Amino acid sequence: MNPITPSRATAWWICALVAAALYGNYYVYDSIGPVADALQAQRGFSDTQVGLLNAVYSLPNVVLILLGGVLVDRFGAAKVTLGTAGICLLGALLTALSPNFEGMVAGRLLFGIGAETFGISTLAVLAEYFAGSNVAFTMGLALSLGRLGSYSTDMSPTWFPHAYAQGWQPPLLIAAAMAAASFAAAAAYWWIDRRVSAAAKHTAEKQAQPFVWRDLLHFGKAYWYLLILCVLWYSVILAFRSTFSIKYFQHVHGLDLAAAGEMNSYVFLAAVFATPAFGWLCDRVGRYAPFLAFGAVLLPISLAVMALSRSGLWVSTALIGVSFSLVPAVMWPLASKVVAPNRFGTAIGLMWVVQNAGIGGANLVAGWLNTRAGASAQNPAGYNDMMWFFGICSVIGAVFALVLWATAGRKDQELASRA
Ligand SMILES: NCCCC[C@H](N)C(=O)NCC(=O)O
Repeated sequence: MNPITPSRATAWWICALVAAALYGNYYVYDSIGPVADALQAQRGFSDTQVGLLNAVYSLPNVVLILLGGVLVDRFGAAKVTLGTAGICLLGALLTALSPNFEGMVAGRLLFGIGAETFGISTLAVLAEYFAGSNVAFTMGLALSLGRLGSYSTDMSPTWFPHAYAQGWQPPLLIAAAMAAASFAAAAAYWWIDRRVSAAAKHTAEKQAQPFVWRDLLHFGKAYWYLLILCVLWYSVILAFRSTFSIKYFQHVHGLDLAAAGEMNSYVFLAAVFATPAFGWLCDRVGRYAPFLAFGAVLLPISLAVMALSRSGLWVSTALIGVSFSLVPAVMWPLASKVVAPNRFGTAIGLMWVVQNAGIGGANLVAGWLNTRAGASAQNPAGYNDMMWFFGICSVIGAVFALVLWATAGRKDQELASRA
């Protein structure tokens, strides 16, 4: 990725547009959870089918993310951001307008194909425009706006009660409108980038970075521990919080849809402010692995509190909120410390490949467990198997975070890697 040197104002405009585009993209990603109950009641979808609507987002990316990274290097972040935002818009429209389940699956598949490469290209945009200064801060800010999108989806039953009162489709049309806004922000960014690139042509010729297959798996132990944590932690947090938690709160904890969405949304709301703040804190104290381990350990604790106590939703929501803010704030900077800078893109691409397999698999397994146990408002105990599954995954993830801290994340090792 070649650094670009536009005016500071232009760079901050680019950051704002990329963050706005991420807002719309994350809104659409989370739009299935709030309509899960309605899809079951009005269209007769099973939990397995609801799980599949989010699983198909992840499944193609098990291979496509690597290709996406290569496309970013070859064609530049601006073109890929615009192209993938367009694919996301088509996917969101297809999901909202499809008369049958297969059409909705095709829509979510298309959205997933666009969205993950869109995620890598937005990181690449910020790396280009903020190389050397503020790169972590701007990535944290962009991620924050993404979280705000997720928060907005969960709040949408409260903000748009009339849409939800009309059934499953109007909320998904609102999601498609968010995808259109995301596309508009990406187009504005692409237009500014064209002007900047034209002005800087003589100094910043973009060079395609060759993809070297034999380097793909050559990483140290610390990287692999981080990858395992990434897979397990994101699988639990995204399959649970983005697919099943709202239904779970409704059926097991007796909340109505608006209250369940609101409860879920606080996790995302906390992350809007806390993610950049935690990133800033880690940078200031120069420690990463202990914070990562702390955040990872909080996840199984919060799931246990949620499953074992009928009145502990606030406590578990607060704990999951800290975990959800802390782990992403530390994971990506720590990844940049445990791999060589010129292999960072490959490292993230590989992590996201396996992460997508994990998230897709976790959605399918959790949906299958619920369907098998007949989980419902009448049978809240039917959710127990799903909670055991998420609990075990999160414990294994936390163990790897602790091992990473013990083996490669001690103070002297992290200080050495700063030098
Ligand atoms: N849009 C929600 C899924 C994001 C998955 C993506 N691979 C990722 O890990 N992004 C970083 C994050 O913390 O959202």
